[in-house]
Amino acid sequence: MDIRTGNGFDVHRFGPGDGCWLCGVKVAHDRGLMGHSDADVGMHALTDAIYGALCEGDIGQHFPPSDPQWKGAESRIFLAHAMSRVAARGFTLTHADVTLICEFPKIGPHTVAMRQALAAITGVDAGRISVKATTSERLGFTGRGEGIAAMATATLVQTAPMQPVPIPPTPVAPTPPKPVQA
Ligand SMILES: Nc1ccn([C@@H]2O[C@H](COP(=O)(O)O)[C@@H](O)[C@H]2O)c(=O)n1
Ligand SMILES: C[C@@]1(CO)OP(=O)(O)OP(=O)(O)OC[C@H]1O
Repeated sequence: MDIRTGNGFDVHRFGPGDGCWLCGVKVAHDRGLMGHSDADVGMHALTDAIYGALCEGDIGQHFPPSDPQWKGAESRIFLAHAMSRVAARGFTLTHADVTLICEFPKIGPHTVAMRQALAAITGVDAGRISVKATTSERLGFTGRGEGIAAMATATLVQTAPMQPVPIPPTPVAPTPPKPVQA
């Protein structure tokens, strides 16, 4: 049986605003998170964990921050795309674990809603999706309240015949011309 694990990590800085999108829930706060999209740092980390398990690159390769199409986009679009790749490759997401790292806002009161939001997007039972939080003991950029970091792990199990995935050829540097013999 093919069982895969992927990890994801993301950071977004605080800026002006009245709350942060975190794992699909708008959490009231005296600031917001800045990004090209809605800056849902938890959902980005989970999306990257799924791409990682599939060995299919990262969120920025699928949704380039240089592409105006994704400006202000809801991060559910990115997670839904990663899940479409899971299905296309014959896998099932069996477990996900997201950790949000910040002093504020406090995440605990929102974890049930976050798990339900991620469950609705992924189609996975909320009992298989974990969201938790930690501070960094006031150390570093999260400790100073400059932004929020998120880590995620995703576990995939192959449940349908694997579809072959072509591995792109390794770029080959052009062979330098041989020196002309005198
Ligand atoms: N933004 C946060 C950070 C932490 N929590 C909860 O508080 C507990 C204690 O945090 P430590 O960093 O001191 O371990 C943590 O286990 C979380 O339950 C939170 O809700 N929101
Ligand atoms: C999500 C994308 C979409 O353009 O932009 P950001 O919201 O800036 O988020 P990031 O975590 O930096 O990932 C890169 C992009 O794919």
